[in-house]
Order: sequence, then C-alpha cells, then structure tokens
Amino acid sequence: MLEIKNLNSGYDGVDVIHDINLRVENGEFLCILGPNGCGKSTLLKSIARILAYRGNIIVDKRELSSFNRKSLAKKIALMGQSSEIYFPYSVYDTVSLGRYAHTEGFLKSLSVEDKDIIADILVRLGIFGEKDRMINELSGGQLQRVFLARTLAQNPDIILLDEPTNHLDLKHQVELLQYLLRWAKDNNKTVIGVLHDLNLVHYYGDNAAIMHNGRLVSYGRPKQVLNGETLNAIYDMDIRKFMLESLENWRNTPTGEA
Ligand SMILES: Nc1ncnc2c1ncn2[C@@H]1O[C@H](COP(=O)(O)OP(=O)(O)OP(=O)(O)O)[C@@H](O)[C@H]1O
Repeated sequence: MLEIKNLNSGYDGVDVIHDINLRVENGEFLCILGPNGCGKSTLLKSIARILAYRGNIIVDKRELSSFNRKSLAKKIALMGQSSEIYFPYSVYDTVSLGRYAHTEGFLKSLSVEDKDIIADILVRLGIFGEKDRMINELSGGQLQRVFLARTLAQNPDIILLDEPTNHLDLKHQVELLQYLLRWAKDNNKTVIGVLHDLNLVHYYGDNAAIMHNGRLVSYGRPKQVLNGETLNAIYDMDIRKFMLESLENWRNTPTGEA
C-alpha cells in the first residue's frame, strides 16, 4: 500500500504541488488527470524520489527516504513520457536494465532466470524480433513498448506511468493498457497513471484523482469524478455534453466505406 500525506514538492525551492493526500491499495489502478502544467508529472517524480519532497510518502509502512536505491527500484518504477532523453542502447540491453535491481553486478551478471524473464516479456509485448535493434531507430509506439518491457522486467510493486499511451494508435493504447493492467491485477501490483484520455480513465481506472494548480481537487470512482462539476470547471467546458454529442455523431454515421 502507498500512502501520501501532506506532500509538497517542486523545483529550485519553489513548490508546484501542495498538500497532496492520497492512499492507493495494492492491486489498484489510480488515474491522475488534470490540465497541462497542473503538477501531475511532478507528483509522479516525487513518488519515484527523483524530486525531493516535504511530507510523507509511505510504502509498506516505511518512509520512502529510508529505502536505498536498489530496494527502491524493487518497489517503484517510473515509466516516463517517451519524449525524454534516452541512450542509444539495443532493445535487449534497454529491457535488461530493468533487471538491475535483481542482479548482484551489472548486465554481465544476468542469470538464466533473468534472461528467461526478459525473453518472455519481449515475446509477450511483440518486440522479440526487434531485440537487436537500437532504440533510437524505433518508432514512438515501438519505443513505448520497450519502456513498458523494461518496467515489467524491473517487476516493482508500484508502477508509475506518465502518459503511457502517448504516441500510440488506439489499438496499441488499448492493448498496452489491457496487457499492463492484467499483469498488475494478476500480480497484485499498484499502478498510478497520468492519462489525458477520459474514455480510458472511465474504462480502466479503479479510482481517479483530478489535479488543478498543484492541488488534488477531486477523488473517487471514475464515474463519479468524471461526471462531477469539478471536471467541467477545470477544463472550462462541458465534458459530458461534448462526449455524448461525439458518441451521437458516431451513432448517426452509417457504417461502411465513405
Ligand atoms: N524541471 C523543471 N524546472 C522548473 N519548473 C518545472 C520543471 N518541470 C516542470 N516545471 C513546472 O512545474 C509545473 C508543473 O509541471 P508538470 O510537468 O508537473 O505538469 P503536468 O501536469 O505533468 O503537465 P503536462 O500535462 O503538460 O505534462 C509547471 O508550471 C511546469 O512549468
């Protein structure tokens, strides 16, 4: 279980998130949503301990700051936005980095079990055939799957996803989320994901939290949060009306080729 109490964090001594309180159970998928710049990535980076914070982040009854780097990597992995800078490793080596927390040395010391785990994940994510390619030669969607594979290879208890379906077409968005969430439920993992697509939040989230100006302003079941007035006020539009009108347009469009 992850518990966040009175969390404040930011950059260069200036807080951009304020007094966040959250509790996420094992096996839960919590979706974080909110307008650009409201502090979603900053929240995830604080939970991943990439940013210093004030307040408490408690994992399995222990304060996050008490974990050393290796034990932290067994607990938490952040799959960032794929626009981030990355090194030109091969697909296989990139995914192997996920096993770092579980090996004694560096890549050379991958055990037979580690290699089996990596191969299995590559096959399941449909990228085994790409394993010797350099990641800087991949499409955005392929790269996203490589980063997911690395995260799964790390096998942490808590997975943080920052817009994981960014760059993916609809089919691959759904496939990635379905695969990840099935894996998370089967293994009782916690997933916290920033998603902009409200349909995906509706469909897959166990709970949803809305952020605005660095604060948590709404929390609950997706149906409740997405239908609430807070969402409309924050995005300054009637989201439900827009969604229903779009659906109606689909309904009224005859099927078949144009
Ligand atoms: N490295 C940084 N240094 C200084 N300020 C930053 C840095 N990264 C983000 N910020 C600022 O912190 C605030 C929150 O940014 P953050 O990236 O957390 O928002 P977000 O909700 O994830 O946005 P988006 O939906 O656009 O990805 C913004 O005002 C942003 O300009």
